[in-house]
Amino acid sequence: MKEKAMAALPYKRVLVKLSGEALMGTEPFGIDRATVRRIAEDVIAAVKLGVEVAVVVGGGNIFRGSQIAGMGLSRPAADSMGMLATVMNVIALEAQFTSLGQPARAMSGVAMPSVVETYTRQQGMEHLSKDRVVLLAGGTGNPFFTTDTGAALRAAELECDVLMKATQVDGIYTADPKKDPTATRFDRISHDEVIRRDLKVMDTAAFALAREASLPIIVFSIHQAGSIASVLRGEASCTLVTA
Ligand SMILES: Nc1ncnc2c1ncn2[C@@H]1O[C@H](COP(=O)(O)OP(=O)(O)OP(=O)(O)O)[C@@H](O)[C@H]1O
Ligand SMILES: O=c1ccn([C@@H]2O[C@H](COP(=O)(O)O)[C@@H](O)[C@H]2O)c(=O)[nH]1
Repeated sequence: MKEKAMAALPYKRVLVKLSGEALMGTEPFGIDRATVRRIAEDVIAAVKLGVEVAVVVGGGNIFRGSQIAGMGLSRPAADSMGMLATVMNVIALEAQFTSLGQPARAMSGVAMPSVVETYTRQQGMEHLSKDRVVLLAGGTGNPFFTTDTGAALRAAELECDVLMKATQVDGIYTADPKKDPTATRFDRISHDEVIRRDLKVMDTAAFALAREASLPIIVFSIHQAGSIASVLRGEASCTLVTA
């Protein structure tokens, strides 16, 4: 069944980058239960298409290091709090997948073994090959980075065919579409061009790492239910970044 479904799709293994804010729903902070359920259902719909799915989760719904650094905290200390926020998010997601009957494993790049499994590439690959959704916390495991860069890193390490950046807008535009109503969307663009034009949908380090690893990126909106599967079936509006 899996083999049959996969034959129609261009991707066998994908990594979805989910921002922490995507888990807030309409709340101003934290984790909204209904939203977590909806996103878990979206990921499960993609798994049912026969795709192996890893998810890197951000922490902006709880803490962002750059926003709290300076308030009596060094940047590395503030970033540690940000990385811990991502761990809280994957714990919530793992519980949701489990309650929906979908095998999932939370793993963290910041070792905290009594809470979640410590990330190793080998173990991550093993979980994916057994059709478990792998929920990755801690970004790169180092301060001064973001989970966007963590997503590019893990996608390359785990040999994912594509990095799917789930965001608030349906692709990459000539300028931030929330600020510039005249901005137009690219259907397709190269990593080089995104970096050259300094387009801000993900940080430059993430695009540079993806370029180095020849990793395509799809930028799409997470707002519609079922959006991950729609993108995989080529039915949703999005931007494809390739060499
Ligand atoms: N050229 C552009 N094309 C598309 N979006 C852009 C562009 N420039 C800026 N943006 C903005 O980038 C935002 C990316 O949002 P998103 O919250 O997913 O990323 P983020 O802030 O990096 O999240 P997190 O740090 O929590 O992972 C979009 O909502 C959009 O408003
Ligand atoms: O590799 C990483 C990834 C993240 N952080 C810290 O976590 C927060 C939350 O991540 P977002 O990507 O902003 O959602 C981030 O602001 C950093 O403080 C990190 O230190 N290293």
